[in-house]
Amino acid sequence: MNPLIEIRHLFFWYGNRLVLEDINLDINQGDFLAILGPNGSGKTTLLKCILGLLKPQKGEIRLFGILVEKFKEKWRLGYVPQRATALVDPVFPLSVEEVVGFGLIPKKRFPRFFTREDRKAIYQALKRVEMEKYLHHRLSNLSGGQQQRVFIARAIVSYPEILILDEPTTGIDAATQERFYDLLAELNQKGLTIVIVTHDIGIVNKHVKQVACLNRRLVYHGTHEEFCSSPRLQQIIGEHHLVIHRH
Ligand SMILES: Nc1ncnc2c1ncn2[C@@H]1O[C@H](COP(=O)(O)OP(=O)(O)OP(=O)(O)O)[C@@H](O)[C@H]1O
Repeated sequence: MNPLIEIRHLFFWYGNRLVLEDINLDINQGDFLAILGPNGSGKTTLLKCILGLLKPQKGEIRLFGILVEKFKEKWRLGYVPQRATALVDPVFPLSVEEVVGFGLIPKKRFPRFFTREDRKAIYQALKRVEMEKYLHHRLSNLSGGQQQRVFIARAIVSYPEILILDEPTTGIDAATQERFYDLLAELNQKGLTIVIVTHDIGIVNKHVKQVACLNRRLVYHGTHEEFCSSPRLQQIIGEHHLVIHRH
C-alpha cells in the first residue's frame, strides 16, 4: 500500500534561515502520528508544506501519490490550525452551522450557498463530535473545548481521509483535552489517518501509534512503543521538554 503522504528530501528556508532540513517521512493509511518538538523547530512549517500552503525550496511531497503542487482534491485533507479558537471574534456573529459549512467550500463548485445535502453533511459532522444541538448557536458563545469540537467538525465535514491538527488543545483544560483525544482515537479507529502537532505527548500517549520528533531535522520517527523503550528517549525528552505518562 502506498503512503498517503510521502515527504522526500524536504528543505525549507525563511529567507536565509534553514527551518526544515532534509526531511524524509511516510504517513500511511490508519496512522495516528504525533509530531513533537520544541518551539520553533519547524512543526507548523512542515504541516503548511504538506497542505500546500508553503512551497518548499527543495525536495518533494506527494499526497495520495500526486505532487502537492498538482494536487487538486484539497477536501481529502482536513486541517485544524494552531490557535483556531483564539481567532473566534465575539463581534462577528458566525453560527456553528456556518463555520462547519466553510469546510465544504473546497468540495463545492456551484452553487456556493448551502444545499439541503450540505446542511445534512454539516449536521452529521456536528453529530460525530457530539455538538449537533449547538447547530444554531453563535460560535463565540461556546466554551474553548466546544469551539475546538466545532473546528474538528469543520475539518471532517468533507469526509477527508487525513486529519491534520496543529496544537489543537492549547488553552483547554485537562478533562476536556482527555475527551478531545478520545474523540480523535475514535475517528482514527474508524479509519481516519491523523497527524497531530503537540507539545504534550503525555495526553496523547494513550492513543498515538507513531511519534516523530522534529528539530529542524527529523531526529526520530518510529512506533509509539519503540519511542517509549528507546535508549534515546531520555535524551529526546530532555531536549524537547516533554512529559511522558505511561497508561
Ligand atoms: N513567516 C515567517 N517568516 C520568517 N520566519 C518564520 C515565519 N514563520 C515561522 N518562522 C520561523 O521559523 C521557525 C519555525 O517556525 P514554526 O512555526 O514552523 O515552528 P513550530 O515548531 O511550529 O513552533 P511552535 O511550537 O512554537 O508553534 C521559527 O524560528 C519561526 O520563528
